[in-house]
Amino acid sequence: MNKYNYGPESVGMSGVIVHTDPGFLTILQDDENVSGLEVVDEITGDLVPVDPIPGTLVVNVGDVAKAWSNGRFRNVKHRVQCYEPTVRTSIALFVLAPKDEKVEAPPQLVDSDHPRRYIPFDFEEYWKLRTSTRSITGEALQSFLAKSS
Ligand SMILES: O=C(O)CCC(=O)C(=O)O
Ligand SMILES: [Fe+2]
Repeated sequence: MNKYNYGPESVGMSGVIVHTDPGFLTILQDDENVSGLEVVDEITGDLVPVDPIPGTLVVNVGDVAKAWSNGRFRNVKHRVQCYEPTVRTSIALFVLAPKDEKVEAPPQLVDSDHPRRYIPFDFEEYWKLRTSTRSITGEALQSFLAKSS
């Protein structure tokens, strides 16, 4: 559960700075009355507001899904921006990664046109690297790039 207590001084600032979510995916119940979520358009780099649609959930693809899908799924960069001085709440359910198995693209997603992009890795190892290097927009995945890529 995220609660943003925005005062007048917060308007125009970020409640959460640009990041990717580390896990497989995030299921987000956003505040239905207060906008603020913005995603980065991968092509233009523009920040695009994702205004809430009552009765719907937002699903974010995270870093683990990018690795697991051999690069087919894209880890979306996003942030939360303060548009107005009010309280904003959201509920995020993080689906992370297997605890006892490595993150690894299944053979069906690897072929000569799509060579394996990442070596298998433990989520915990990824998490430690991501936090210790403050690589919050997926850069830490580079450490697990397969030699041929
Ligand atoms: O509050 C939101 O809309 C998103 C929060 C978020 O990006 C996160 O918890 O990872
Ligand atoms: Fe997020």
